[in-house]
Amino acid sequence: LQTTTTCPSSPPFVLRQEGFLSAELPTCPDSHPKIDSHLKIKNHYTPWTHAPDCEPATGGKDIYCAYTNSHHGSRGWSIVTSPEVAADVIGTGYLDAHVNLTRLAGSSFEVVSIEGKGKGVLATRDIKKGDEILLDYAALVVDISFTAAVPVNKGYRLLHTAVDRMGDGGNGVMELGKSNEFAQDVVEDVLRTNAFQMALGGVPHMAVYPAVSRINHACKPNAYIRFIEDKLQVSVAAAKDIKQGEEITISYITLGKPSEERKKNLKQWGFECSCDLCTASPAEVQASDNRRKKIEELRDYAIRAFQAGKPYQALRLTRQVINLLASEELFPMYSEQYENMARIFWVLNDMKNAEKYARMSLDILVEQGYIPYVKDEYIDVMWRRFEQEEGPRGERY
Ligand SMILES: C[S@@+](CC[C@H](N)C(=O)[O-])C[C@H]1O[C@@H](n2cnc3c(N)ncnc32)[C@H](O)[C@@H]1O
Repeated sequence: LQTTTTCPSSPPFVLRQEGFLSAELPTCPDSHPKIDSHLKIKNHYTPWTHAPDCEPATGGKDIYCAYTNSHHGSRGWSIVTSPEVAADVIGTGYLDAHVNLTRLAGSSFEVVSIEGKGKGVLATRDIKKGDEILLDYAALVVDISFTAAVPVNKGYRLLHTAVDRMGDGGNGVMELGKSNEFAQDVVEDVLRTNAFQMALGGVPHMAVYPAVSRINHACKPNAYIRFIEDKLQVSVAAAKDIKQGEEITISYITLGKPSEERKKNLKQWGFECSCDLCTASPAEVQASDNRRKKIEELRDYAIRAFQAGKPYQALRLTRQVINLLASEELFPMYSEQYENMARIFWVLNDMKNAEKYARMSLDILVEQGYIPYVKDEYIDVMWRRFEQEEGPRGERY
């Protein structure tokens, strides 16, 4: 998250607590606004609805606090993080961000029980590729380093404070699936079962989005998540046309890996995958694994051919990668390959094709929500990058 340019990072909590803060410092979003106990102003923790509850990390250098705004959206929101990150969050105006409850409630899906997977999400109408299925906002966000930095029992206490203080008493979070065998506390279990990793103020955090948390994983998912970081929201969009009654699925792990690697990665989520691909016949799983391994191999060959001054061979290999990605329905991975095609045509001074593939690569980023639309300026940026990395265009061939 970006703070505004006029506002430096929040000074350390301890300085503000002890009144060392110089009056000359510019006024900035403050994670502990007017916290001095002698200031008996109603709501003096604004924008938080409760006094931040803090625990020092082992060693006493860092501090982590539970910050809550119990009025945000329908269920409130709590974050367990450092005062610096909390100040950044205020700086972005996240708490002012409008939470569109109609989109949140959604009319395209319902939560139902799914055999062997607990609950899951079904489409209640036909959904077109690229359409938004739901929009959700974070309910509980926790700094990843907090869990190791703060003594275990104090950490659990802070997590429970964060949940209890939410607008709905934490119900929306606590009723989520809990199936992690390593968790020793119920809130920890909710986090381990449901949280996605994201960056807040440049610092890794876990975030629980209660509606998205009901969506099960599939290794060939029909939907994907778009993080809208400066609003702490996520949107789920259809990766392909989805029929009414079909289960909506996303991938919890890096797309495109063969079955053994997927199994290993999903172990961290604490479950054995029973998606359509993982429960397909051994022959189908093997065929898919072969294609996925071939994709990785050909990607490497294409890069090496390009680096060895064989652009036409690199083109052929990249086309094969794209065909295999299509067989495995791994459309989000097209973007990188289209960019490689653009680069090869650019080096060959075939600007018509270079631009065609550059636009196709950016179109995928638009579909995935990374950029709002394709601007000519993005294409120019791509050319400048190629020039820096490859030298002047068209000189080599
Ligand atoms: C984020 S939650 C998804 C919603 C969850 N099924 C529920 O009942 O709330 C993740 C948990 O759902 C289950 N799950 C998700 N995808 C699965 C899959 N492909 N196969 C088996 N279980 C799955 C696992 O128990 C996993 O820990």
